[in-house]
Amino acid sequence: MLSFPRDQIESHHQLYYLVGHHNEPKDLAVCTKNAWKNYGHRCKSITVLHDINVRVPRGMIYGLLGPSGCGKTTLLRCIVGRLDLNRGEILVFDKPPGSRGHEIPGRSVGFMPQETALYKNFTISEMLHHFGRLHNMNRKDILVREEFLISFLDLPSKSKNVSQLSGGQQRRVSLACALLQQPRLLILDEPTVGVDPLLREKIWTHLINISKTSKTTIIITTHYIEEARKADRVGLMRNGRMLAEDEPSLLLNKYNQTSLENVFLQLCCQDQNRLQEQMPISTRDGDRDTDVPDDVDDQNLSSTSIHVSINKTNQDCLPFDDQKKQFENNPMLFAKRMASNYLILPKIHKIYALMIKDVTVIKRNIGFLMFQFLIPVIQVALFCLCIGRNPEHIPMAIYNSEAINGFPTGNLSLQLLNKINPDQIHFTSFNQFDKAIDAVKQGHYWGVAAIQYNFTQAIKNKLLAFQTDPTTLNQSSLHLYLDMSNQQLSITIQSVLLNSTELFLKEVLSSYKIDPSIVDPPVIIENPLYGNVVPKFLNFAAPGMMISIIFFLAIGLTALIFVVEKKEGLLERSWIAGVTTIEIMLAHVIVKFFIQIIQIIFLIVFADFIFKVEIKGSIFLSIMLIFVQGICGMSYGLLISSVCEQEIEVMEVAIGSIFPILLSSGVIWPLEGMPSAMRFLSNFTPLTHPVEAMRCIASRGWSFGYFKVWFGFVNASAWSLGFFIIAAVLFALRKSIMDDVTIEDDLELSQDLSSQTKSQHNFLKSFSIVEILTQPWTIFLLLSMVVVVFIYVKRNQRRNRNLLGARDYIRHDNSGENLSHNQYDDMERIRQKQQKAYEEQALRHLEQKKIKMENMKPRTDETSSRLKYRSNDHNPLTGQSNRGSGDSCSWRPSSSRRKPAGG
Ligand SMILES: Nc1ncnc2c1ncn2[C@@H]1O[C@H](COP(=O)(O)OP(=O)(O)OP(=O)(O)O)[C@@H](O)[C@H]1O
Repeated sequence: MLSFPRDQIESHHQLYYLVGHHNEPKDLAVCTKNAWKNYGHRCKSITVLHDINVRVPRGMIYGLLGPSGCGKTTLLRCIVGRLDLNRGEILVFDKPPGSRGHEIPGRSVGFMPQETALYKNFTISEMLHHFGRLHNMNRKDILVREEFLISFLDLPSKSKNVSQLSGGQQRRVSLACALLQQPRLLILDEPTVGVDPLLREKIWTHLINISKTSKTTIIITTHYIEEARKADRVGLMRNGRMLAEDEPSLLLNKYNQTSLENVFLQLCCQDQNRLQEQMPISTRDGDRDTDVPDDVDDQNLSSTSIHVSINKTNQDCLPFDDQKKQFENNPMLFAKRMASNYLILPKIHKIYALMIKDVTVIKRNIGFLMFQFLIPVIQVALFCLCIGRNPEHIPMAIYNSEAINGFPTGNLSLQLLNKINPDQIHFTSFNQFDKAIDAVKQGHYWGVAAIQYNFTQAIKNKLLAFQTDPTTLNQSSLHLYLDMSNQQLSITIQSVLLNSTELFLKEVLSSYKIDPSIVDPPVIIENPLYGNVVPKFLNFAAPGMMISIIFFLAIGLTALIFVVEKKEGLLERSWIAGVTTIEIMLAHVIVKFFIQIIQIIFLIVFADFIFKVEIKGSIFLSIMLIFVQGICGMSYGLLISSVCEQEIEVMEVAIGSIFPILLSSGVIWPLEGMPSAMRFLSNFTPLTHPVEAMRCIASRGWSFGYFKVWFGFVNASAWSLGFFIIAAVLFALRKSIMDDVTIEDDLELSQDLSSQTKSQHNFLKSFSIVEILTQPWTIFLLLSMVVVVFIYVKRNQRRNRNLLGARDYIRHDNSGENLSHNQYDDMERIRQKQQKAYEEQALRHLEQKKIKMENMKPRTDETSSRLKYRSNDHNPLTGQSNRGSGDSCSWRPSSSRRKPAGG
């Protein structure tokens, strides 16, 4: 939360304060008033800054001293605008940091963080040029400053890699980056760590020099308390409280000490005694920082802690109260002002600097770039090789009783087995049925195909004599005993054997001159409107897979890059240099654009041309769709990095979200196979609609004009935008959102806060929501969400209307009135009854027709009484040739003889 209006302080407003006994007005560069800062959430928050008042005059060196963990860095981060206070105010050069038009964060501040925060693969020169470009310095100026800083800070050759430098040298490069643009305010967090005494002296001399000559204000933290004697003013901190603040010589005089270290020790002892007096006995030995109630004690204590400067005077020095009142009276005005703060257009020079930085990072790691190109290719190749292909060489056992027993009537069983493609099913023959079954149970085979001893005879009886008694049907069938534990394999086995059996039957029928088409099922699959007669799973899954590969790759890489930069302090350094999240993301997208386009082209070439994945539609449209989805992945990666602090967290969040998205978006299995609720939810994954669009382009050849295609594009773009906005808002406001909670805790627990203060904080809290809602990106996101929902609802209504039309046919009686559920069930029962009656009637009719046909045929013997055979044909029942028998008969029923196809 922003704790006060940032932009309404007049730039020419002069801040004055009274320093100790000088009573002399001075111009302040940095001024904090009753600054409170908490870290953490409601249940576990710690107060790091307790009512801090700091006054840093312009053009002076301010030494911020204190032991490790006392809150120095936190205070510095608040001053440069990286953290917002929970309570209190800060002005830097008369304006709150981060206010519109203020160059803090930005060019006016040179920040050297505690960690080195440098790109390890960069040379010293590249590092300096990067910051120079960020600060919009021209090349000539950068070169001049580079030369000076390298010699001044005693740095090695400028072409040396940062990773090859010692820790101390790296810190000096970091200091050089902070000094580069000659900022008005220099904030140096322990710049002299790892620096030899000679160079330390040199650095101090330079700092004193620039503070005098160019009026640079310098805030410096250091553990070496004595070196701070060179500062114009020091602040001594302990446990988040300012114990004393004044000129070093005045402090020495006041406490009658010879060194600042002794002054600090004395102050610490006094503070400790005071703390113990104030604390309840039970908590005296406890940890001060662990819970909020301590905060209350600290708050009370803070009023009694030593302040060399006059607190009361300080309370009056900041011109916030009038502004607050003005905005409290008109919250909308306040909200508008705040919204305008965020309407900052991305700066070309910063995007350019960040792009050069990204390209340099890539250039330094060509191996990783190659890996980025290869990964999608390897993934799609593996997918095409491993997924969707028909299983081959499936091992099966065969028990052919007819062949074993050498049944004399024929060898139709062998003819059937010959029809089965050995590339698909590989048979191993068994002489005993039980052994074959055992082999399957042992997992050696996927099933047993059993043929009975008189298979040939039974087939002939069935096909030629129409014998349909159970024994004939049983003996004429191939019996399968399958291991159904693998669905895909058992489906393939069944399909192969059914097709082979059909072919076999047709062959047998043809050999007896019977039209083989009588074994065709009464379904004619005409030429498909889309796709192929024999559809391939690969063509169904590959489009979704191509989109998913790019999407997930973009998520992982982006999230990791940003989290690593965040962790190493590089992102913070960029933000303090005035870069916005939008600029960082834009530079990232532009650089990644080229990488991603190459990745997608490789992907398509491999999938389409090498693995023959069907892409009937426009290749360009496919590339564009995959690209938009890649941007969506980048935005999602950015969102992940905005909430994660460590690489491991990125991995957890990324992997944790990859599978749910993949599984619920219909990439692997049709959405139609999901329960209806899940199917509805699948509409809200970032992959579902783009995958559907990709499938429409690939297998239907649809263009952009089709609803599903353009909706896929719109969907991917909307998700990209949504993720991006949420990430940007989280990056910008995450600290504020957390602070909201802790402020409330503080407010509830602080005993001395007036109701007016509470209402003030409530106002500020509501304001932060207004701030979020009034951001143009948020409005755009909300509008696009409304549009997407509207389109979705409209589409569903249309589909429901169609469905309703079909249902009406059943559910409405003649009068067109709606039926109740009971009425509907009654109607269903009647309808089923009618259907049964109709089927019975049809069966009777068929029976009559059959009898009629039989009456028309001449009877020869018992079996052939219903058939006529051609005289020259082999009699399939007797196994004898009819040729020349004089009994002219054809075994094709005369009445059902068909004309040859095409005749
Ligand atoms: N992000 C954070 N979340 C929670 N606690 C934090 C966070 N950052 C710092 N702290 C805590 O705040 C306190 C002050 O930290 P800070 O880094 O400001 O100290 P410091 O005086 O700069 O220490 P040092 O001199 O060692 O850098 C410490 O107790 C630290 O554990």
